[in-house]
Amino acid sequence: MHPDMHIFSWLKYKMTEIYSFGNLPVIAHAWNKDRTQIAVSLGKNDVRIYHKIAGKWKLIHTLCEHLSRVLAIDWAPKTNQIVSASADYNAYVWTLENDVWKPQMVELQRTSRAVCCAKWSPQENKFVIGSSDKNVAICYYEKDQRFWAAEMIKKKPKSTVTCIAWHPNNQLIAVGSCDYRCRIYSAFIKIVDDQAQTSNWGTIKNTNELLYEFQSESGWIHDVAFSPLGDNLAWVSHNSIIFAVSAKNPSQIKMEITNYLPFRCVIFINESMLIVGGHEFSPLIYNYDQDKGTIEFVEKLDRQEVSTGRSSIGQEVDFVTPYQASRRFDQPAMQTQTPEPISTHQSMITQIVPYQNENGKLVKISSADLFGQIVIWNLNDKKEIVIEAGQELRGDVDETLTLELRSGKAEIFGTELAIGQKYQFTSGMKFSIFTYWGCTVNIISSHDDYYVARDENPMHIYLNVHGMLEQLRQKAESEKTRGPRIMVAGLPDVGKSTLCRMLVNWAARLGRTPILVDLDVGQNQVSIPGTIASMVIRRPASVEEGFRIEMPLVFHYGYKTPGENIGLYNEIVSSMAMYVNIRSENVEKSLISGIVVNTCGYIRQEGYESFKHVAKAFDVDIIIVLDSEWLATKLISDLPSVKVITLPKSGGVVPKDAAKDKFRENKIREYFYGPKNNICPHVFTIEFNEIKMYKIGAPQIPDSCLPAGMILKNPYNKILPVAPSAALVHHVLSVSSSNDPEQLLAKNLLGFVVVQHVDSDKRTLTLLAPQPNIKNKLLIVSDVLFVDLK
Ligand SMILES: Nc1ncnc2c1ncn2[C@@H]1O[C@H](COP(=O)(O)OP(=O)(O)OP(=O)(O)O)[C@@H](O)[C@H]1O
Repeated sequence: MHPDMHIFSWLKYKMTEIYSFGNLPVIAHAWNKDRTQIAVSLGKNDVRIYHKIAGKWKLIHTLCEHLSRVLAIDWAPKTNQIVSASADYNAYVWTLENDVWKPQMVELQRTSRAVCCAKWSPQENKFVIGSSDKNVAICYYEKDQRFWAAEMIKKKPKSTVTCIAWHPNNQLIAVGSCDYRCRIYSAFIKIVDDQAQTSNWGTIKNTNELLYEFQSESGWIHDVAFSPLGDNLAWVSHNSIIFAVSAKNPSQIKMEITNYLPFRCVIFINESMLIVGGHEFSPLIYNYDQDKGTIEFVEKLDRQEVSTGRSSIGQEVDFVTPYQASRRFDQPAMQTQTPEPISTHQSMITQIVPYQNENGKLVKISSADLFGQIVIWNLNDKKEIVIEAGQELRGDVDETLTLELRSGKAEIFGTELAIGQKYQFTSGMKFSIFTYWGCTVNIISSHDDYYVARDENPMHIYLNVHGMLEQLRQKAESEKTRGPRIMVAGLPDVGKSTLCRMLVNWAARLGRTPILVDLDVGQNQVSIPGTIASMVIRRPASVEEGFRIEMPLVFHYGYKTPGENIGLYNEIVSSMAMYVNIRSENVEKSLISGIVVNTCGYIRQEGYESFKHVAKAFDVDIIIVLDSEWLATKLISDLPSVKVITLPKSGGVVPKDAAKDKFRENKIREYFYGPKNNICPHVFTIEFNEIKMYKIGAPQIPDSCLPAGMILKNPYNKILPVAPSAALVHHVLSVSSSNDPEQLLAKNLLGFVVVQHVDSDKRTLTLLAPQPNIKNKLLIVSDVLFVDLK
C-alpha cells in the first residue's frame, strides 16, 4: 500500500476562487507556469489568453488560426508552448515571440475529422492528440525539418477518441474513446526519448504498442487519468460509472456505479483519492483502495449550503431580520418545494485540471463549466486529532477552519456536535471543543490556528454550576415556585457571555426554556450593539451561527458602553426587567427554567451602582462573579440576600481589545447579510416626510451655565426630534414598535436600518434594510455606525 493511501489522506477544499469569463461555455482551459495567465476556449474558433491584473482577468491575446471550434487546449508550463486542437481537423502549436503567439500547424496527414483532445507529455517534448476519426497521434518536433510531426497509433480505437492521459514516465498514454474502451499505449518515440523505460504497466519496446485494453460497461468514456505515480488508472463514462485499475493487478477492473448524473472529468489528487465532475455541477471525491478493490464515495468537494428563501418584494411580513425572514420561509408549511442545495458551479463541469503543486503534491485544482465560470479549489490535508476526556481543543481562526466530530462526544460552548457533520468557522471566530468522555475530530485548516489546551480548564466547575441550577429547577418544579435567576458578572473579557451561552445551552438540552437577558450593549448575543435584549431559549445555539433569534425583546440604548448614558441604561434595564418578569410567568416552563442575565464589564464607580440596580431589577438569586475577588467581596456585603459564587475564568478566553470594533461590525453585518453572508438586504429611498426620527438623551448643561440656584433635571431620557441631514449617514436607526414618541423608551424594537445617503434636495433618505419597506415610521437614531463596504 502506498503511504498516501489511507482514508485520512482525503482532501477537502478550504476556500474557492471563482472567476467568470462571460456566459459562453468554457470548453477547455489551461494555465501558464505561474498561473498569472489562462488560455480558454469559449466554444469559438479562437483561443483567448487572459492576464490577471489586480484580481481581474484582462484579455491580452486572441489566437486566431482555427476555422472551427477549439475543442482542446494545453499549455506546457516549462517550455511555454500552447497546443490547441479544433473541429477544423487541425492542431496548432503556439510559441510566444516578441509578445506575439506564433502558430505552427501540426502535420496530421491522416486526420480528417475534429481533433477532440490534446495533451503535452510531462517532459513537454511531445504531445498526443485524439480525433473523431479514431486516430491517436504522438506528435514531436522534427528539429531538422522544423515541423511538428505525428506518429499515428496503429491499433487504434474503434470510435471517437475523447480523452488522453500521460503516465508520469513520459512514455505511456491512456486513451479513452466512444467504443467504451480505455487503452494503454506506448508513446515511446525513438528520436525524442533516450531509451524505452519500464513501468509497472510492463516493458515498453515499440512505439505504438497496445499494452492494455480495458472494456467498460456501455458508456462513452469522457475522461481518463493516471495517479501521480502512475500506478493507478481511472476513467469515467457517460453512464455515471467510475472505473479504476491498478498496475499491480490489471485484470481486476473495479467499477463504481453511482446514482449521480454522468461524469465528464476525472483527476487523481494522490495515489488513492480522485475527484470526478460533470453534469452533477459539484465535484465529488472518491477513494480508490487498490488492495481492497473498492471505490468509495467520500463526499462532495463543494461545501453545500441550503438556499435560503426570502420575502418577495412587496410581501407584507413583520419587520424582522432577513435571517429570520429566510427561516420563516424555510418552515414546511410555507415551502413550495424543498430548498435546493447551492453548488459553486451552476452548470455542467466541462473540465478539471491541476492548478498548483507544492512539494510535489497537488494543492489546488481548477474546474470549468458551461456558464463561463472557472473555480479554483484549495485542497488541504485533513488532520485527525484525539482529544482526551476533560480536555479542550481551542481555536482562533485565521482564515477558515472546518471541523468534524468523528467519534466520541464533544460540544462547543454547550452545543453538542453531531458526528459526521462539518462545521465551518470563518476568520476571527473563536471556539473551544470540550469533551467530557474523549473524542476524535478532523480539522481542515491551512493554518495551525488551534491547539489542545493542557492547562486546567474550568469546564467541570461550570458543569457543576449547571448541575446546581438544574437541582434548583427541579425543586421549583416540585414546589411550584420560580426557578433560579442568575447574573454573570466580571471585568471585560473574562468569558461572561460564553458562560451564559453554555448555561442556557445546557439547560435547553435538558428541555428547559430559560430566558437569556443580554445587557451587554457592546456585544450583545441576541441583538446588535447599542441595544439590550432578551429571548426565551428553546434550543441550544447553532455552533456556527449562534442563537436562533425567535421573538426577541429588544430595547434601544444607542451607545456602545453603559457609561455614555448610565441614567438611560438603568431605565431601559428596569423596563426590560418588567417585561422579562411578565414573560417568565407567561411562557410555559420559563418560570421554572429561570433567567440568565449577562452583564457588561463596566463595574467601577457608577457602573457598580448600575450593576446592583440590575441585580435588584431582575431579583436575581445568584451572582456568578468571574475572576474578581474584589467584586465578589463587595457584592457579598452589599447584597446580603443574594448568593455570590466566584468562578475562575477559562484560559481560553481571548481578550478582544482591538478586535472589539470588528466584532461589533460583524454583528451588524450578520443582521443584514445573514450569519453566512448568504442573504441580500434591501436598499430603498424614503421621503423625509414619511418618517419621524428621534434621539434619546440630551447633553447635560453644566451647572456653571445655569442661573444661580437653578437645578435642571438630568436630560438622559429626553426624547428629541432629529431633522434628516447628511450627519446621519452610516448611523444605525432602530425601528420602534411604538407610534407615540413618548413611548419610545419602553417599547420593543421591530428591527434596524442604516442610513446610506441623505439627499437634501430631493428630501429623501436611502436606507439599508432587511425588508423592502419599513412598516413603522418612528425611528430612533443610534450613535452606533455601520459602514456597508459590500
Ligand atoms: N474556553 C474558550 N476557548 C476559546 N475561546 C474562548 C473560550 N471562552 C471564551 N472564548 C472566547 O473569548 C472571547 C471573550 O469571551 P466572552 O465574550 O465570553 O467574554 P466577556 O467577558 O463576555 O467579554 P466582554 O466583557 O467584552 O463582554 C470570545 O471571543 C469567546 O468566544
